[in-house]
Amino acid sequence: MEIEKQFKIKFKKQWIDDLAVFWRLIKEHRLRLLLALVCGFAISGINGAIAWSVKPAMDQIFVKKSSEYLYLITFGVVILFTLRGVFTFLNNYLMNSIGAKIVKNIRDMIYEKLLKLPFSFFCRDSSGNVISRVLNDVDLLKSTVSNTIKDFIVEGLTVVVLAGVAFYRRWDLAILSFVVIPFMIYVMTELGKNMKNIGMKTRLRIAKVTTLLHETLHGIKIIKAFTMEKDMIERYKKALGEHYRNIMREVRTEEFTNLLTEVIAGVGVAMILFYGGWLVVHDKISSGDFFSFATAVILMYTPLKRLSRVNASFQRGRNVIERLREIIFVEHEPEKGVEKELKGHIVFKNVSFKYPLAKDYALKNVSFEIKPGETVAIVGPSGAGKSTIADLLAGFWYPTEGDILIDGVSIQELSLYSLRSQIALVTQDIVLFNDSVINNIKFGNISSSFEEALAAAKLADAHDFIMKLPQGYDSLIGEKGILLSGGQKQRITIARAILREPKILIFDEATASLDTESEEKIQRALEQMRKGRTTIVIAHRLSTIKRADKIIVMDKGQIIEQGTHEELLSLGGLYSELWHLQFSPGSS
Ligand SMILES: Nc1ncnc2c1ncn2[C@@H]1O[C@H](COP(=O)(O)OP(=O)(O)OP(=O)(O)O)[C@@H](O)[C@H]1O
Repeated sequence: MEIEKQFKIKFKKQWIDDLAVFWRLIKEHRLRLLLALVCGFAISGINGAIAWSVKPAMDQIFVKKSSEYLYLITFGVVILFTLRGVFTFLNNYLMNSIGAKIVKNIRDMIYEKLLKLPFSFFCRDSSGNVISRVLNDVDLLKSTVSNTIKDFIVEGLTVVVLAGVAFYRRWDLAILSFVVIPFMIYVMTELGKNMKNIGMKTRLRIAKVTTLLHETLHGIKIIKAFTMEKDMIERYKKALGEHYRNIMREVRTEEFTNLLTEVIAGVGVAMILFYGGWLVVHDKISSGDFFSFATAVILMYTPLKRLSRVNASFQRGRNVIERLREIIFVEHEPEKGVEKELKGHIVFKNVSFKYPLAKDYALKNVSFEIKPGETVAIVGPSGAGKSTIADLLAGFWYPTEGDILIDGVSIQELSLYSLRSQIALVTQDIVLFNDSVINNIKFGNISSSFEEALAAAKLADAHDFIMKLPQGYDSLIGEKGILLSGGQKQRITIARAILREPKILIFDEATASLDTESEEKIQRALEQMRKGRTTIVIAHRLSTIKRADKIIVMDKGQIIEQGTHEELLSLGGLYSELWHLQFSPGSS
């Protein structure tokens, strides 16, 4: 079942919805649940039998001094306790396996869901927060499912059976002992509401801790370089302290519930002792009746206590559901659309674009055309909107106004999968995966052969340094390619793009981290690659784009000039100004 269906909202009352979610999650494992239920029945029955057998034990052994009963009951006790142990083991095992399976399924589905979410989601939510939902929050569901349901069913049933024994022994005593139950329920539900609010805060706090940890690992170099260790430790301690305080608030609320239920239970026991003792003293019941009754009530103590925790645990689970719904109900990127083999004809028609949370437009009325096979460079000062154009082309965002046509089809009608599988994007922000060099290159085209990947690496001028690595193409590179230099990492990402054989190639500041020699080699590779495909090069270093068919000059979200290198130089505008700034004597 799709995750949206499992978490759907149908009822007016939220708690019924949440309960329905638990049911849908468990439903898939009904056979195991049924077996666990059978074990639960057995455990409750055995508990009832233990309480029930106290009367014959008392009356026959201690009053009538029957040695026959002495052997029978001793043997019976061993059998009953062993059976109870076996069924408890099975019950716990089955319920925990259901919980673990549900957690695994949800993690699977959430991961799949995350990959389908639009790019805008990842700009909104911090990665630490997302990780916390998938790892910390989902884990809580395991105990909600395995303990809550187990407690509710097994302990609930045990209470019913023991109550039956208690009623059978002496109905008026039983009624007296149940007088306290409404008070217990009141305490549990009132404090349960508090638990939900406090639990939600705990979720948010642990997400904050996870975010900080994630940022620390991600930015360890900068933290050290800026000697920010102390400050980061303070921040981490603060976040952890807030989380700890909240956990303790949760513990206090839960334990306070226990304290109150214990006091109420104490009052109940005192009433029973008094009235039961009075009945025995006045020969209304035998000691066996009373002790059998008392055993039933005492055996009820643990199940009742566990039942009192069910609500707190359910509320915790509800928080998790609420937080997961914030991911689950985010709309996917569109999956359908025109599937088309592209030639690479790109037209921007009066495109304006504003980022969701931004005040100003990042692009204003941008229009240009790139014919199939042409190489176009986009230049301009920082923040001009160059990368935004690349991101729009890759379908990460859609224009706020205007349209982008690719081979005559609006980008909004094209299948994103079809579009992206014919685009290769090389960005300045290098992304390498924690895998071998060869697999990182093959990420560009998973079905390619080793020889093809090798040819791509040669073209990207990466082959020589890869061969010098300890295991060549099989060398593992860390999460961020720790063994490699910035330029080497970039050459791997370029090989990856080459291997993709895209129709549209986008180089967003891709050669900025390379030295002049490597850059020249890449330029030559690029010359090769450009053939037969539309290429867009975003660059600060103007030397790299001189040979482009067209250069688009941008400033503050608008195109201010476009033409060939020579045309723009003779125009004497921003491009010529930037060119002279970079190549005047004395500039590097
Ligand atoms: N995710 C985002 N949310 C909000 N605003 C954004 C986002 N990304 C970029 N912007 C804004 O959009 C504008 C254009 O950004 P863009 O990254 O396209 O510029 P650029 O020309 O590529 O700059 P640079 O050369 O520095 O990379 C900037 O003002 C930037 O602050």
